[in-house]
Formats: sequence, C-alpha cells, structure tokens
Amino acid sequence: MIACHDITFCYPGAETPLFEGLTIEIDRPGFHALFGPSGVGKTTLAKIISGDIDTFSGQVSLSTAKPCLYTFNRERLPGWSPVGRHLEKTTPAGRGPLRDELIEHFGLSPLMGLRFSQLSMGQCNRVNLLRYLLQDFDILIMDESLANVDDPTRQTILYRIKALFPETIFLYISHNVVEVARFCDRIIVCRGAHRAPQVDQIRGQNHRADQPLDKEAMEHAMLEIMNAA
Ligand SMILES: Nc1ncnc2c1ncn2[C@@H]1O[C@H](COP(=O)(O)OP(=O)(O)OP(=O)(O)O)[C@@H](O)[C@H]1O
Repeated sequence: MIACHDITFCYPGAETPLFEGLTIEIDRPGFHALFGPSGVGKTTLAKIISGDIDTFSGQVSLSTAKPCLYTFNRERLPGWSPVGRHLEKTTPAGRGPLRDELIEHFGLSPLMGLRFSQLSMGQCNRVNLLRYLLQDFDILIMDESLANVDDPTRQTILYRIKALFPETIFLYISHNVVEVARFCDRIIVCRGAHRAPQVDQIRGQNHRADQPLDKEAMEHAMLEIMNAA
C-alpha cells in the first residue's frame, strides 16, 4: 500500500546522498512507525512519500483511493482565531460528531473558547492533529505530531486513533522507543545511507486498549529497535 523502490535523494549542496537505493514497503493498514536517530532522514522520507519532495530518483507508489496527508508539530495555526470557532468552520460536512468525539478524547473541551495564541505547544499540536483526522485520507504521516504532550494523554490519543481508523495507514515518526514498540505494528528503523541495510523493519506490539499487554515481548521489541538504530 506504500511502496518506495530504489529511492536515491540528495539535498542540493549536500556532499552525500541521504538515501541511496532505499526500498521500503508497508503492505497493510494500521499504525506503523518511522524511527531513527536525529538527522537520519525520517522527515525527508515522509515528504518523499507524501509528495512534498519530488526531486528523487526511484519510485513511490501508494495504492490507496484517498490522499496521503503529512502533518507535523509546530504547524502554523491562526493565532487570533478562537479554537472552537475555527474547528467548526473547517470541519468537513458530516464530520461534526467525529470532531466532537475527538475534542473530548483529546482533552480539548476546556480550550474551545480560547484563541490559538493562548494555547501551549502541546495543546496546539493536539488541535492540529485533530484537524487532520477530520479530513479525507487513507494515509496520515504524523511527524512528531504529539510532541509536548504528556504521556498519559498521548496514550489515550493513540488508543483512540487506532480504534477509530482501523483501515487507515498511519506512519508515526517518534523518538520514543517505548511508544513505538507498544503501539506500532511495524517499526521502520532508518539507519542512514552509509549503512547496510539502510532500513530495518521490526515488529511492534501493535497494542490496543482492550488487549492484555505482553511486557516481555514489548521489551524484546524495544531491544531489537535499539539494536537496529
Ligand atoms: N531543506 C533542506 N536542505 C538541505 N538539507 C536538509 C534540508 N532538510 C533537511 N536537511 C538535512 O537532511 C538530513 C535529514 O533531515 P531530516 O529532517 O529528514 O531528519 P530527521 O531524521 O527527520 O531528523 P529529526 O529526528 O531531528 O527530526 C539532516 O542532515 C538535515 O540537515
């Protein structure tokens, strides 16, 4: 459903390519991760998949009917606008009930009367992610979208997204090894163009709120991810 084949990409002026003949595949819906050290190219790969960067060689094929959206933390929001009114104005037709459910589960109800300029970074990031979840998409890339959000709230949000969108592909970029091992199905570990293989794929716990958590398997996945990175 996401297939990147033989991708080579170099930023203009850079001495070495960021990716050289990189191939990755995600063949089923669910919650997957892009993981790896800072600067290894996760955001760049996300932008190649979403179509924001098109100056690469190789092929990207997305076999989905609806678009692939890319969202990141610190996205620009209309600072002067009251949050509730902005969400009402931008909610697509028929998505009001989903919006209201997400507002409640993302812990945003008390903020609806405030302006964006009055929100914390973590509050802005939650509202921004919610705006994307109301759109039409088959793939959503979440680039550190829950940065500055406390762990219990992140957990609630991730469980809710997984329950509400079982047929969608999420590509979750995060530096939190515990989180990706727990919530994600496949973890694509980016290792850099100079290493072979450039990426490794690890199975996570893909945990849902109504399941028991296999802590031993999760710790094993965390070790595998750390060793691969
Ligand atoms: N527009 C750009 N022009 C030139 N180089 C860039 C550009 N954007 C990113 N880079 C470089 O490409 C490399 C990969 O950046 P990228 O943002 O994809 O990494 P990342 O893995 O997402 O990092 P982080 O985890 O810190 O967000 C870095 O060395 C960065 O300096």
